[in-house]
Amino acid sequence: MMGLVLASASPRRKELLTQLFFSHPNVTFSVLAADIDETPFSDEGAAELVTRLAFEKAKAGFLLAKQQQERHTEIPSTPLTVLGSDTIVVLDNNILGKPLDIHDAKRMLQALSAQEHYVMTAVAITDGLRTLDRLVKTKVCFCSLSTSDIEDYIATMEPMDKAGAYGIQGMGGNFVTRIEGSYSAVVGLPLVETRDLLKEMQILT
Ligand SMILES: Cc1cn([C@H]2C[C@H](O)[C@@H](COP(=O)(O)OP(=O)(O)OP(=O)(O)O)O2)c(=O)[nH]c1=O
Repeated sequence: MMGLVLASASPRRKELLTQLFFSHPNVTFSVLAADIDETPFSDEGAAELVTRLAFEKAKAGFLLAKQQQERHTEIPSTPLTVLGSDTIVVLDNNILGKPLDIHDAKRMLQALSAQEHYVMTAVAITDGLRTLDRLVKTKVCFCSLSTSDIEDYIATMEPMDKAGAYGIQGMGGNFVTRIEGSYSAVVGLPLVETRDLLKEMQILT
């Protein structure tokens, strides 16, 4: 198990983290998906939820990585640093996570049509002793979507594994009129803030 672990099943996060290390070919990371319960607590606010889930992913990833290290006692274990992240869409006071099914995706896209919403992404990094986190909030404005726009988009299946049922980096980008904040945070990992955290943890110089 490498020193840095990305606790995520998201291919976007893996790509963004790879992008972050372009000038540090000596820094590598391994990927370990940490499955956690993403159900909000009753009365939990959006910022609290997304931060807690990033923390829980980092913590669960840390435990998994530790277990893997312990199973391979022939390999000298290196200190572990684990990164977890979570993204949610917030429309008025409603939290939109990943759609449960096609109907849910349709409901989300109808609600986002011709509105502005916020995308919140939290990143947490732990080394088992210290945990640092950042929360990034980005405003995204959508154009008006017709029923066929929504149906055609859902037929691509792109919305199904994404918070708010769209991907700004894909065909969902066709609906975005304006963004104010961090593009990479909307895609799943805020690059500037993650780089700062990795510097604080001395993974990057
Ligand atoms: C709004 C938006 C979200 N997303 C994605 C980012 C996240 O992968 C996903 C939100 O779900 P998350 O629960 O944050 O992440 P995940 O389940 O995909 O991966 P893991 O928990 O293992 O790290 O939505 C986009 O790819 N583009 C977008 O424009």
